[in-house]
Formats: sequence, structure tokens, C-alpha cells
Amino acid sequence: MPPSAVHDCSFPSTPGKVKMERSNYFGRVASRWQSFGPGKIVFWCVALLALLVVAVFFYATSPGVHNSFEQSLSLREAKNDVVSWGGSVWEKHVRHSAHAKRENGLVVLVTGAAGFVGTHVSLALKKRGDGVIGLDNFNSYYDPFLKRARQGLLEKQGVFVVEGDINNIALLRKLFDVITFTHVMHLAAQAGVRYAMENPGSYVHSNIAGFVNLLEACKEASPQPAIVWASSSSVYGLNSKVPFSEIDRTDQPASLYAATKKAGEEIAHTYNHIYGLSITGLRFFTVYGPWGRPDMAYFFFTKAILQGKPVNIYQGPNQVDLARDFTYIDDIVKGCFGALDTATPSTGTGGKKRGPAQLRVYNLGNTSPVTVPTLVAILEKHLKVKAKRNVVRMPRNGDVPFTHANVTLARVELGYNPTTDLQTGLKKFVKWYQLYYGGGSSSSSSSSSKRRLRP
Ligand SMILES: O=C(O)[C@H]1O[C@H](OP(=O)(O)OP(=O)(O)OC[C@H]2O[C@@H](n3ccc(=O)[nH]c3=O)[C@H](O)[C@@H]2O)[C@H](O)[C@@H](O)[C@H]1O
Repeated sequence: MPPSAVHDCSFPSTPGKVKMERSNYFGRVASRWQSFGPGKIVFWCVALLALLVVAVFFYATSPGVHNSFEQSLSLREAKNDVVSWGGSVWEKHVRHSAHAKRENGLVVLVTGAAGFVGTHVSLALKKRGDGVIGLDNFNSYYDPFLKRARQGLLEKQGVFVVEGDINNIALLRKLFDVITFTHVMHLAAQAGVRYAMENPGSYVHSNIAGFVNLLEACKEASPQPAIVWASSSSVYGLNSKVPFSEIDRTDQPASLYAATKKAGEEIAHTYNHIYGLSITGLRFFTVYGPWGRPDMAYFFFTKAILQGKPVNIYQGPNQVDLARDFTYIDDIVKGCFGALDTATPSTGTGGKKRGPAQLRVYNLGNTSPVTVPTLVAILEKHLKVKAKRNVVRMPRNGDVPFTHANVTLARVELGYNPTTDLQTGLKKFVKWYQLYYGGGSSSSSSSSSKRRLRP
């Protein structure tokens, strides 16, 4: 640095005082501060503070900056939920909905209540006189209008659906604080086998992190609730022994979805073992029916057939047709009731296990697999429209060639007895679909104005 740079802009000297040497920059800054009035000082303080707040926010919500993935999620969830829960009116709704009308009725928190299975289970519990509180994050994995319509149906029957995510521990604690739940029916999940290749993080978020968060809240509750939750037939993965029974191997998942459901079963073991939580996992086999999920084949095949568009029918190696043990929603609801009603209480208190607790897993299937071409043929018959078939080789997308449930265990221990075959079940689905979407060839656009709310 040239000497002039040090001396040029020093403060004007004060006679009799030692002259301070300053750099150009500091000199300029200091002289400006001297010329500032108090208003400007306040302005710059506020601006600095705002900058600091913005910096802290970006730091806290950026998973790349630090390893607290959960922290960033809970911040996001808290932001989403902050306006939708809490307060005395909200608590009143919660208490009212959770009130059991029959003697010794259950008091159940149903997660994923605005989902397909969640809606049906919640309605059936309410109808029986049990207390029900729904919880749902209303995400946009598929048509949120359909979820809102299900919510409308639930609220008409007195089931209040809290809007929030199972990853939000503050919300869960609040719910457990306000209500003493006897059971949790955990149906919130990131569903869909093929979507796992597009958005793997969403499966980890809901099916693993969310499940752990929920179990943490259940473990802390006093008394702890018994938990019944949705596992999946997909855990059998590449298992080739048929029909699939609970003792068969489940260590070859074919999709990340399956892997997260299998992880859920292992996590359930841990919480049962350490904290005495009573936990029952139900392996659902391709559940279908009215108010179903638009991401499932039977649902979007219906839409395509009505619109005159081709349906892709996947075929396995050696031109073998794929097959699924399609299970009608009413049978699944009965299976859920069997599990809830036979669940014994959790044994822990204050987060500590006081004795061994129940840990169970059951298949809930139909026991009669049907091929995908037959599924299409049944839809054609009910819709009275010929499908345009496009037979393609099964992509490597996590699908398995077939599923087939052995339900002996559920039959014996839960009284489970599936009675609806695919013909009958799809007839009911098609009837609902045409009523809901209006039945025309332009039906089922995601924001269809033809949407109706009757079941
Ligand atoms: O039991 C489960 O645990 C899972 O069931 C369901 O998965 P799946 O059994 O795969 O149902 P679904 O997608 O309706 O495909 C049905 C058939 O159509 C075939 N399929 C699919 C799409 C297509 O374009 N063409 C086709 O042939 C396809 O190859 C398959 O053979 C749930 O979505 C899942 O969340 C989980 O709950």
C-alpha cells in the first residue's frame, strides 16, 4: 500500500491531540457516521437486523448447510400448520369429534383420514359410535380436490380432520394433550410403487421419518394408545412362494416404497420392544373401490377408457400377464376393525416399558388374484366402452409380477373374511366414478367442475 493511502484521508487533526492514523475506508465510514442523524442510525440498525433474520432463516431451512434434515422439515411443517391448528375453537372441534357415543367406544386418531382407506375407516368408526379425529396434510400427490371432497363427507358425519403433517411433533403432542386416544389408526403414507423412482425423498419423509415421529408421540403419551398401521403387500417383493403368508421372506423389496414399508415393520418392532407400544401392521393388497386413489391402475384405466385413450397393459417376462390380489375397500375396513378390536393396550407409561406388549402383522388380501387384462375386461363391461389396449413390456419401475395373499392368520385372529370379488367391487367403483365425475368422456380432470360430493 503506498504511504499516501494511509495518510490521505485521516481525520482532520485536532490541535494538541495525538493524531490517529486510519485507513481510507474506515475514515470514510467514520466521517459518514458523524454526519448521520439519529433517524438514519435507527434505519441502518433495522436493516442490519432484517439481514440477520433472513440469513438465520436460510441457514435453518437449508438441509445442505447442516445435517438437521428433521429440523428443516419441522420448520416447514410448522409454517404450513401454524394457521390451521390450535386455539379454543379448534380444541372444541377436536373434543367434539373425539367423543365416543357408544359405551366403551374407542377414541381413535386416524392419520391420513382424507386418504382413500382413511376416509372409509373414519366413517365406519364414527358410524359405530367411536370417537374419531382425522389428521391429514392434504398434499398434492394426487388431486387435492378429491381429498377435500372426502373431507366434506367426513365433516358431514361429524369427523373433524386436522390439517397437519405427521412430522409435526408439536401438533401431535397437542393432540395427545387434548385427547386421550385409545388407538391410533395410522394410514398416512406416501403411497404408490412407481412414483418412488420420481420422488424418493417423499417416501423417506412420510413412511419413515413421519412414522418414527408418530411413534415418538405415542410413546410419550400417557396412557399410550395401541397402534394399527398400514403396511403393504409390496413387502413380499420378489418372493415367489404363493400364496404369500406372513412367515415368508420379506427381505427382497422391489421398490423404495416396499423398502420403506418393510422398514416401518422393523421400526415397529423396536418401539414395541423398547417402549411397550402395542403395534399391529396390516399388509394391504391393492385396495380399490369408491373414493379410491387416482394414481392406481383401475382408476386411471377407467378415465382413459371413457376418454377413448389407450391403456398400457404391462406384461412380465415371457409374455406372462401381471396379476394382483385386488381387495375391496369394505373388506379392508372390516380387517382394520378386527385389528383395532383385538389390539391389547400398550404397556408403557412415561416413555418406559412396563411389560411385554402385542406386536402383530397380518395380510389383508382377497385371496383370488386377477390379471391386468381381466381387470380391463371387467371395466369395459361396467363402463360399456371398449378399451384401446396397448400391451407393453413391464418397465423396470418397482412393480412385481403378481401378489396373492394367504389370509389364514387374519381369519383366525381378526375374524377377517373378504367377501367382495373384483366384478362386484368394480361395479360399485364405476357407479361411484360416474356419479362423482359425471360419467362423460371428459370426466376426471383434476379440477373437474362436474365433481359431485355424493358417495
Ligand atoms: O398392495 C400394495 O401394497 C400396493 O398396491 C398398489 O400397488 P399396485 O398393486 O402396483 O397397484 P396399481 O398401481 O394399481 O397396479 C395394478 C397393476 O396394474 C399394472 N399396471 C399399472 C399401470 C399401468 O399403466 N399399467 C399396468 O399394467 C401394474 O403393474 C400392476 O400389476 C398401490 O398403488 C400401492 O400403494 C400399494 O398399496
